[in-house]
Amino acid sequence: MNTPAASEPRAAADRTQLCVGLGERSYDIVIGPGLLAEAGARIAALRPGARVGIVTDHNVADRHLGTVETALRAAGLSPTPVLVAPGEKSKCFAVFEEVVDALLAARIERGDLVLALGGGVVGDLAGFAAAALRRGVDFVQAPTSLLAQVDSSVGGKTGINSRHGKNLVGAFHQPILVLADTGALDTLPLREFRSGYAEVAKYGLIDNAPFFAWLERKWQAVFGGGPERIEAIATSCASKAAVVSRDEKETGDRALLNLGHTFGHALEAGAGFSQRLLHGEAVAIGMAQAFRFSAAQGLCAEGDAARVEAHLRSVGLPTRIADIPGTLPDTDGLMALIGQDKKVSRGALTFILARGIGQSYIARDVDPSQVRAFLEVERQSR
Ligand SMILES: NC(=O)c1ccc[n+]([C@@H]2O[C@H](COP(=O)([O-])OP(=O)(O)OC[C@H]3O[C@@H](n4cnc5c(N)ncnc54)[C@H](O)[C@@H]3O)[C@@H](O)[C@H]2O)c1
Ligand SMILES: O=C(O)C(=O)C[C@@H](O)[C@H](O)[C@H](O)COP(=O)(O)O
Ligand SMILES: [Zn+2]
Repeated sequence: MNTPAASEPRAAADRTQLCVGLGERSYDIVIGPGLLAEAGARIAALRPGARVGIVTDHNVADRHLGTVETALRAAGLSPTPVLVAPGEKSKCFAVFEEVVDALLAARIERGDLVLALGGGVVGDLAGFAAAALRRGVDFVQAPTSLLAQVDSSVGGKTGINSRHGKNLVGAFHQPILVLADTGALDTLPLREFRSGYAEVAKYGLIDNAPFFAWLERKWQAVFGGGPERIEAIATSCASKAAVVSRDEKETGDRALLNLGHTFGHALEAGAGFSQRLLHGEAVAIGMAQAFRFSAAQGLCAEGDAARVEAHLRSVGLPTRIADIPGTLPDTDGLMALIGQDKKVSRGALTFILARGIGQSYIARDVDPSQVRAFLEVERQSR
């Protein structure tokens, strides 16, 4: 993950702009305050006169839909809102059907647009609807959660969950534009901000030890909303844009972005995709586990695993299975969920492990009996 993004971040006034380089499917990520009010002009510049199906959830609609609708109308676009219930449970077949149906009823045609206005749930769901609608219409991401601004709005992974596990049905479908209005984060609840922060820390842990050290020093300012927040978002997006430009469909090192997700997705599914465990919280536990597992295998120093856990705990994130309220499947149940991970190949497990902070790597053919034994210990530890 060390090659630069297709373009390095450029800052103009209070905007940072990057490009995800994917040939004719390249697109810009624009980061800064006030971008929702500019959505109309920026989208009309790409698709003048389009109808726009705005997929959003009730929480985001209450706070930000009016701004976006006004902006789109002022730019000569025709918006139709499509509202879903907030939360992970909306990433399901039933809600997917409702969204597609509403977009068809709104006569969103090829040449029109879907706009995902919300967090990662809305982005994944709306993006998948756009990928399927009339065999593919364009879509724009307007991420309003920290997690969506640093991760899910970039890279084109879209989809829904199945009873067999997380994100098991979906498509790669890139947006044509990402508008990350950092002002929208002012209305985001603290627990959701923390959850998104786990994915920010992930970029440091993957291959950018100086960024992780910077976060250890500056996390309070990132939470506080100063310029450090925008810097953390831009650094995260630059990391993601670089790897997606190189490996759009995860045939190689894009899998590094899955650090913490093999354990984390199993825990999320085990908790029933409920408010008991948010995605970023599951990733925080999963990253701490990936480092503890790596240390237990003698791959990385115990001190690195302890440092990862200490930082995640200092911002208030969970790091242990015991931090999850309520009951979870037993170890065999968790192993069955891990067995459905999309990185599994001919039954062999792949994990993202670490030789140290910023030294993550893709470990193929990990011995399931060692994972099982590790989980048995983890389930008892506090
Ligand atoms: N496609 C990808 O590459 C990718 C990457 C990471 C995560 N994801 C997915 O993203 C999802 C998690 O995303 P999330 O953490 O954004 O969850 P989310 O979409 O559920 O949003 C979090 C909560 O915050 C609310 N919210 C969002 N923006 C708000 C705002 N500005 N003000 C007030 N409330 C606001 C939402 O209504 C929701 O209740 C998971 O499904 C995860 O699998 C996808
Ligand atoms: O973009 C990617 O690639 C990622 O892995 C980013 C992850 O943070 C994200 O949660 C993603 O949705 C997980 O992908 P999956 O392929 O494991 O479902
Ligand atoms: Zn994730």
